[in-house]
Parts: sequence; structure tokens; C-alpha cells
Amino acid sequence: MIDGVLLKGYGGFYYVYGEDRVWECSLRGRFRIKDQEFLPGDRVTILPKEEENKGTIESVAPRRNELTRPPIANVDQAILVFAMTSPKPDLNLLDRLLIQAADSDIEPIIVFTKVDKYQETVLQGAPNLYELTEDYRKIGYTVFEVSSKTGQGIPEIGDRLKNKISVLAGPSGAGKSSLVNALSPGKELKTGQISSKSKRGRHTTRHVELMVCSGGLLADTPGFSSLLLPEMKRAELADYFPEFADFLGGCRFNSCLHDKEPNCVIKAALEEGRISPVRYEHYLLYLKEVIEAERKY
Ligand SMILES: Nc1nc2c(ncn2[C@@H]2O[C@H](COP(=O)(O)OP(=O)(O)OP(=O)(O)O)[C@@H](O)[C@H]2O)c(=O)[nH]1
Ligand SMILES: [Zn+2]
Repeated sequence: MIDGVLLKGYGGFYYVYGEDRVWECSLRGRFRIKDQEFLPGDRVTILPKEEENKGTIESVAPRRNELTRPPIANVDQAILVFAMTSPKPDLNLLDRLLIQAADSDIEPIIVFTKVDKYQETVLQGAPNLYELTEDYRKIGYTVFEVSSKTGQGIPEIGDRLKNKISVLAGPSGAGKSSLVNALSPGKELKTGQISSKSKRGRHTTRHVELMVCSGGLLADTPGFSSLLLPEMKRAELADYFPEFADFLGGCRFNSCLHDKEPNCVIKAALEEGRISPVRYEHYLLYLKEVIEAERKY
């Protein structure tokens, strides 16, 4: 038996990555009967057949989590890709993605791209934004600054992908595809090579799949396309701001939402410069949305 991860289902077969290769698998009868729905990312065991790189899926492990966009199981981390410049990083989107990742129990990794371009603009007199990356680092997030053009920081991200299932997210033009290309300079095993050989289903819509990248698995479709915050109670929002944690519990009112209440430790921390004004502004913005959404259910 071989342990593997399902990359994709296609044309009645399931492609499983295990022991550094891709296995074309069929399902055992009992799965077919139950009409088990598999997702890329499902951890399976396969029994190899006599034919090379073919097998049957014998069992599937319970899922740790399940993302809907894209539909992938057992996602370990979300690589949140934002350009340092052009387009200017949309921190409101970044902070929303950080909340969505936390809600799905997925570790966020912030990647600021186009550092090469950014350095040029600083040389030309643009304000230095490195504080921005430091702000997120101070909160405790993992932050990388990279250039897909010069290769700066790319190996470090490659290391983070190893043995993990990752999903990319971030606005259009941030440099997601360029990052993937920089991470896999042509040598990687691409599952697309299998599907292009298969005649069946050539015209069917393309499904989401995991690809092998830097010794890990990466969804080929970016995730978290919705801006909506997860369903929560208004009192829970502060828990999604890790930098509030040190202060929580110290407000005058137990029910403090850190908005207009007197003697609020969060606002005190803000005034002392221990909480970033932009992050606090986003907190208030999301608080309104959460309260608005609460009324609807
Ligand atoms: N100078 C520089 N340009 C980059 C870098 N990364 C991406 N770009 C450029 O930025 C533009 C957008 O990059 P993409 O990789 O297509 O961005 P994307 O996030 O995949 O965009 P969508 O496909 O729209 O979601 C392209 O013109 C890239 O060449 C970088 O590190 N440095
Ligand atoms: Zn408070």
C-alpha cells in the first residue's frame, strides 16, 4: 500500500501523488457504490496494480478541512500574494483574507511581490513601504518579500511549500502566476501532461487540480474569491486580530467591542502606537459588516 494525495479526478480516473510519482487510479467497488465524492487534497492509500503507475484507491482518510473556493481538502496554508507596488497592496483585502484563512484553520503566509520594481520606485523618491511588511511581521504573521523577476526570496517560499498543500490568493495582477513560474522552472511534474494525453473529456470544463511545486502541492486555481467575512458573532471579531490578544480582557466592559466604549484597552493600545491604525480601521469596518450580517440570521 502507498500513501498519497489525490491531485484530481478526471475522465473516470483519479490521479494520486505518492512516492514522488503520479498514479492513475480507479476506485474500489465499495467507493463506486457509495458514490464517494473525492476532492483534490484527499489523503488516500492505493494498491499498485501490475501495470506501471496504476493502482486502485483502497481507503480515504477523514478531512482536516475543506475549502470551497477552490474545492480542495486538507489545505495547510494560504499564500496571500500582494504586490508591493503596481498595483498598490490592497490591505483591506489582505486583512479579509487573513480572517478567512484563520476561519478555515489554514495558515496564512503573506508574500509581497515585485520587490525589484518597488526598490526602483523608492530610488525615484516614492515612500518606503517596508514598514508595512514589518507591521505584519510584528503581529506574528509569516511575511516574505520576493521578486519573481530577480528570484529574490523565491527559494525561501519554495521551502515553505514542501510537503504541504497550499492555495494561492490575492488580487489580479499581484504576480501569482509569475510566482508559480518562478517556483517551478519547468522541471516539475505537471499533472496537465497527463490530461493532454487523454482523449476523453478534452472538451469538458477544466476542474481544479493540485500540481506538484517545490516538493509540495499547490492548487492551480487561486482561492478565497469572496470578500465576505465568515459568519460570526460581533464579539468574536477581535479574536481574528492576533495583535489584540495581549490586551483583550482588560477593557472596562466585558462586552466591549472596542469601538465607542470608554476605558477600552484596544483604543489605548492604538493611541500608544502598539496597534496599527490601518488594522484598527479595518476592525471597525468589519465590525459594522458583522453586526449588519448578524441581523440577517
Ligand atoms: N517587476 C516585476 N514584475 C512582476 C513580478 N511579478 C509579476 N510581475 C508582473 O506583473 C504582472 C502581473 O503578474 P501575474 O503573475 O500575471 O499576476 P497574477 O496575480 O497571476 O494576475 P491574475 O492572473 O490576473 O490573477 C505581469 O506583467 C508580470 O510580469 C515581479 O516580481 N517583478
Ligand atoms: Zn475594548
